Amino acid sequence: MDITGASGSELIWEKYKEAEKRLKELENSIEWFKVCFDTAYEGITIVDERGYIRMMNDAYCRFISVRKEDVVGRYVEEVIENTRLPVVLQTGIPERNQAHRLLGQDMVVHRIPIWKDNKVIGAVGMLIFEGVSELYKIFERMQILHEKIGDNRIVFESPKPKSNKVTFDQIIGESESIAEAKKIARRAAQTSATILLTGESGVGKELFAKAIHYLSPFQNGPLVSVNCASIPENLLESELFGYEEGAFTGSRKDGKPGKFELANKGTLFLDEIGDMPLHMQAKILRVLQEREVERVGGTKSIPVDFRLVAATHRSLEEMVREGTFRKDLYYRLNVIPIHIPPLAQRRTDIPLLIAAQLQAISQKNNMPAKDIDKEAMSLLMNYDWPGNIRELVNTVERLVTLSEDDRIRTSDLPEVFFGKGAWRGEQEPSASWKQPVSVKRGQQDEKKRILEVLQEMNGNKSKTAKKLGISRATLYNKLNKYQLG
Ligand SMILES: Nc1ncnc2c1ncn2[C@@H]1O[C@H](COP(=O)(O)OP(=O)(O)OP(=O)(O)O)[C@@H](O)[C@H]1O
Repeated sequence: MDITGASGSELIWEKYKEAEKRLKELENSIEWFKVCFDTAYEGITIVDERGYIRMMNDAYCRFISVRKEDVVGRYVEEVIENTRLPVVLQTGIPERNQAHRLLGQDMVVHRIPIWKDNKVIGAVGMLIFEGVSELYKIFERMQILHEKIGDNRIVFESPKPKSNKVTFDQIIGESESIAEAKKIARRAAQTSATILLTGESGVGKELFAKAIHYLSPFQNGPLVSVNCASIPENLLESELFGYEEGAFTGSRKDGKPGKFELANKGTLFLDEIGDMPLHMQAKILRVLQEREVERVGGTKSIPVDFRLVAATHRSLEEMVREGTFRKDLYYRLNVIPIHIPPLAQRRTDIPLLIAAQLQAISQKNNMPAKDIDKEAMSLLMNYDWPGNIRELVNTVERLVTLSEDDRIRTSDLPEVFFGKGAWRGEQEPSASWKQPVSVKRGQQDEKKRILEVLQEMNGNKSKTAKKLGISRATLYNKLNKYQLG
């Protein structure tokens, strides 16, 4: 008997009933999953890490005229013509909205790698439209709809030259934390509330500020950016407030409006607000409270109306505690705080960002996009990215420029990428890029790194391969290549 008075067999019976109930629930949700999978209009196929089909839904089977039981367990290339799922398994890079020719029809497809514990364990292929013609039909229907309501914005014509407008779609990332930040920013953008963006350098604070402006009621006004850290302290006041004629020696004859005035009816982006000297903080607070400015050397007040977005990589709370940031200004700024997490805390976004960057570089240079092999991608996924997305953007650009063939490989990477977060805080980001990295140098780095890890692991090849983020087979190939056998 236990303290509730139940005997041992009663307890076992209860446990059994509980387990049975859970099993039923599980069966029920699997049933639901199967129904959804097979009811979807889109064709879906799932392959394991070797490229063998594990699942294919009814829509896909119907489209390529096969029976499920005949294709599950077969290598995907034997079943789907022109498939690039094996490539996606190799690179770990998602390929979204790609054209794919299947049974003589142009299709739009997504190919999505499944990452788990920094390894690609499979991939999902989705057929989005039954032929690209479906896409045109949607456009036609939208055009008719917009003509009816007197809105002729959607028309078939060649794409217009790109504007500098930034939209939230351009903020790449699907991790939970970035999706949450985007959700809050989208909502806040549509109000006039002050927004405080925080996050390490290079996480995308400025990109967020731009996307907020172009979605806000202030989008038709100017977007004026001020980097408070880069303006010398003695010029900060005249930059922000402007000055009147003859305010100081060397000033312009007819005076100059400041950034507050220039941002009228638009958005003022005060970047690195944590670097603002204390005496200027007081003056800024006054403008925010009174909504008017007085130019340096002037006497009249000029009304200003703008939305403020501020950003900082510092902790303003800590600065308030230390007495280096005014508490009242902090409360004025912190109306809608949005934190953008560092890239190392949202590693699932790394392949997406790399894919987008490879695409952007190829478009810019009008050449086919390079890809990355799985081992190199795994090293990039493991790296800490202290310079965040700015560092990633620069890294991909350098890799594309310096790698000699169409695929970026581990031998193209400098040594900072070998070993997780090896240098964080100890060395300048990407210091080893300073020398041009030839393939030869990359190979020397790789050989050195393999030897180091082999020694560390007392010659154990499995452990060495694991630590290097490569397969045992690849390690053996490399040992042969560098004659380390
Ligand atoms: N989610 C993202 N998707 C695509 N590009 C991004 C993303 N986030 C940042 N970038 C790019 O990374 C670079 C750095 O971003 P940004 O200047 O906005 O960072 P920041 O946080 O303002 O940095 P700092 O604090 O150093 O000024 C820019 O080229 C930007 O376009």
